[in-house]
Amino acid sequence: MPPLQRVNSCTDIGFTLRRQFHKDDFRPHQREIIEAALGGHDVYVQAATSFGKSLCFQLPAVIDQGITIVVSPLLSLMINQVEALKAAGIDASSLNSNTSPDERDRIQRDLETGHPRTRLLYVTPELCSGSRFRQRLQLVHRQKELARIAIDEAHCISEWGHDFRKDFKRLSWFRETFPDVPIMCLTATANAQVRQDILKVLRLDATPERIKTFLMSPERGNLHLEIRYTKDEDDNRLSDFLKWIHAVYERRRAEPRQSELAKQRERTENVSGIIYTTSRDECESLSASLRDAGVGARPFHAKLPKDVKEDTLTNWINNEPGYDIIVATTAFGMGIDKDNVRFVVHWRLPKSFEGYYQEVGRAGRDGNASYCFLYYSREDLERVSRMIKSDTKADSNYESRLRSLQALAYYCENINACRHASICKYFGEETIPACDFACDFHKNSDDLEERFVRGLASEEWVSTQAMQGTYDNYAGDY
Ligand SMILES: Nc1ncnc2c1ncn2[C@@H]1O[C@H](COP(=O)(O)OP(=O)(O)OP(=O)(O)O)[C@@H](O)[C@H]1O
Repeated sequence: MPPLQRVNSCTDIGFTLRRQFHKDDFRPHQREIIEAALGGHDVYVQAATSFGKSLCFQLPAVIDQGITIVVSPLLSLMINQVEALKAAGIDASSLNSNTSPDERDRIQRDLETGHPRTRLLYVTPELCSGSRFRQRLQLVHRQKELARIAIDEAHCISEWGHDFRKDFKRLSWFRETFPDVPIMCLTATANAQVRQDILKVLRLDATPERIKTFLMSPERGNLHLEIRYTKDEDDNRLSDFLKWIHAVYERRRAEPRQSELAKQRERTENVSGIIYTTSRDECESLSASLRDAGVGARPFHAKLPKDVKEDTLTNWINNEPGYDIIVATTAFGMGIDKDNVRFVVHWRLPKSFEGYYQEVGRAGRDGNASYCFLYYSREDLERVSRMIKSDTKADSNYESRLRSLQALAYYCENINACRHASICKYFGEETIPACDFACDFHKNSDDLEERFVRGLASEEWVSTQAMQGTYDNYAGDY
């Protein structure tokens, strides 16, 4: 079947970019992706964190006739995007478990007209499985008003990927029911196997002539990537971090930096950052310790009341005093889009390579240099492995989860390669990026080796401790 030709494909998309999205120019490849979408193709986009993937479906949605359905796994991500679109005067809404009954009624009535005014409707994959919602979309489609399906964070479709969600598998319904409606899928974290799986599940591989694939490098050259080695016996994370952050504050207090900051009305301590921990308790206790040491840190985890979470997020985004650093569990991850995050610290080993990449991807979204370091200990590796092994709920992709963790451990323990090159290799990117002293290996490989040798507990020690049951009680913390 030839790609569906859209009536407005000749529109000046640069004009729409400036008028509706208030941006001066496209970033590299955005124009080609948007043109492919407007040409009626299915589109697969794989690009680095902060590339600007959302614009690739938002701009066509403004130009095309009809509604674009955006499937997104994260409520926070939806809410952020819908608010930004509304602020730009674009008719966008979201429909999920948090939508108020009035708003839900309004959206449903809009769909039932068959000619919805809504340009972009953000929904969860769970909602797409509901029969009432499906009937409403069929009605819209009969009126030729279903413009496109965009599937964000498309790696959630694959059992080989991280964050697998079973309702994503049911999205095959879209191609089966609306064979003429183009589909766009976007992700920052897929390897060749995950990519194939996405195309297969969505049935896009059945019409290879329709699809345009854009594979961009995952490289984030403005992030300085570093591993800091530690061990239970001599756990120096807190003192090491405090030394680092206070040194940053000192540099900002020194002239001429202080005068520059004063001119920009910026506080010395406004060095915006995120520290990822893995347990809620540590999230609370660490942020309290940092506050005791004069650092403006706040906890963020799933169990906090909704209004506290919203307040924390708003104050952090607005650079308010006392809210410079968010100490978060992974509940605070994909999709956070604050431009001036200057550092991301992993207090503990994340559970997957993809999770690590997504989380460091919150830093430096304005393109300026930003610092990312991860405290790695072999004891933590043992704890996370145990947690994955004991997590029976996720046994459908247990092996790929373990493989991803092992790849991350290998990355941390590899002292003979560029961190950026290792990330590219993991995601199957063949071109090795030039690294401008932007990782610990390229900055000082001798120092890296020395820290590695001095910092870690021996493998024998950790496995003896494991056999004696030292880590058994820790699994629940993660
Ligand atoms: N052409 C552009 N000019 C300037 N800013 C842009 C442009 N395109 C996108 N942006 C901005 O870049 C930021 C990142 O975009 P977006 O959130 O879509 O990234 P993403 O590729 O989805 O990243 P992630 O996978 O990390 O969520 C946003 O603040 C967006 O407004």
